[in-house]
Formats: sequence, structure tokens, C-alpha cells
Amino acid sequence: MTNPVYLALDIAQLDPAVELARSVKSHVGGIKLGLEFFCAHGHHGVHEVGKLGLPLFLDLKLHDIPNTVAGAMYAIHALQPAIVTVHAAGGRAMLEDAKAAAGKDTRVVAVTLLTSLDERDLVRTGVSGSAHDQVLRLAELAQLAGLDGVVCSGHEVAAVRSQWKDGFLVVPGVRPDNGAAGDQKRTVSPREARDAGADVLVVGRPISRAEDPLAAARAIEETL
Ligand SMILES: O=C(O)c1cc(=O)[nH]c(=O)n1[C@@H]1O[C@H](COP(=O)(O)O)[C@@H](O)[C@H]1O
Repeated sequence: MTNPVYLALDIAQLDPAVELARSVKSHVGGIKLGLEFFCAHGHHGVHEVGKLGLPLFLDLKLHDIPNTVAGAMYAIHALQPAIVTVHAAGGRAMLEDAKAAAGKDTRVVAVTLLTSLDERDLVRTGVSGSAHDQVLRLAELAQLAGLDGVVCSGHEVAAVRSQWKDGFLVVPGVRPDNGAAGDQKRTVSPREARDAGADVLVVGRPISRAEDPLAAARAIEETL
């Protein structure tokens, strides 16, 4: 079985980031590079991490007018990421154009409702109804737009799986039992996310901030 865990490398310094990724390399299935890393190191940083040979997940969470998002997708072709994120809330035309502009081996997945938000936050953004309904609505939009899948929390992934059988489903906000949630509000354990139908589990601080990141990555792998 391929390891579904992607390490979120949310670290601004290049050398420590590459070193961390190298140290846990055999116990994760891929590396996720997000805004912090990409803003600090751009294409060069992605190339450096790419040398480790693991699949790369470029988490840019693109959200803009369709033309701008398509342009950004073209601009990252050379990096050949395995996965790229856009925000589902950007709307159907943006999602369609993002997919059309992506490299042929890149999966485009749409972030539904950030795992750092709960229903109170949702109401404050003007959306009434449950987090569950909002995730399913945006997942349906992503599916209609021809995307490969979505990012959602472990609370909704089973419901998304039942409405989108072959969707590629990514779950962040994953915490090993008793792990500190930090700014995450909708969390589940790695095993729960996997059992509920996730294809990829995104794990950051439970590994990167552990006293022994290798032991933490191994311990998560053993629960799966
Ligand atoms: O798209 C993501 O990866 C993402 C979506 C989401 O809803 N929540 C979320 O936490 N993430 C990312 O997943 C990672 C979670 O990191 P930790 O909370 O440290 O495990 C971060 O890199 C976030 O940017």
C-alpha cells in the first residue's frame, strides 16, 4: 500500500525544510509545499525539494478570476506537481479553466471549507447552513467542473466519497490521538481519515514540530 501521508513543509528556511523532508522521506508518501514555502523560495525551492524524488503537492490555493488562475497554472507547468490546489469558491468557470490549463499529469483539487473554520466562522462569511452541506455543495461544483477531487476535513470525507466515488480526496487537519489541534477546528486522526475514504492525508506540525519527526512519521504510518 502506498503511504497516503503527505508532509506539509510549512517552513520558511530552505535548508531546514529540505533536511526535514529528507529525514522522514521513507515514512511519508509525498511532500506538500504551501504558501509559506513557495512565497519564500518559489520555483527554485520546489526544484530543491523535488530532488528527493517524492511526489510533490503544490498547495497554492489559487482563487482569482479565471484568466489569472489559468495563467498561474501555466506558470507552474515546468514544476510538474502531482497535485495543485485551487479554491472551489472561485466558481465553476475558474475551476474549469484551472483544470484546462494544468499539466496533464497534475491533479487539480479544490479546497472546499478550510479545516480551520467551523460553522460560526461560516455564518460570519455570510453562508448559512452546516459545514457539511457547504462542503458537499462545493464538492459537487468541483465535480461538475471536471476537477480531480477536493480537499475537505475528515468530518465530511465519507459523505463526499459517497457522492463522488472516484474523486481524489485530500484530508488535512489530521491529528494523531491527543495531538494539539492548534488553529485547526475540524480534525480527525490519520486512521479515521483513511477509513472514511481519504486518498491523501496532509500532516504538518504533528511531524514537523515533533521532538523526533522521524519517530512521529513512523508512528503515524503504523496506525494506517
Ligand atoms: O489545502 C490544504 O492543504 C489545507 C486545506 C485545509 O482546509 N486545511 C489545511 O490545514 N490545509 C493545509 O494542511 C496543512 C495542515 O498543517 P498542520 O495543521 O500543521 O498539520 C497546512 O499546510 C495547511 O495549509
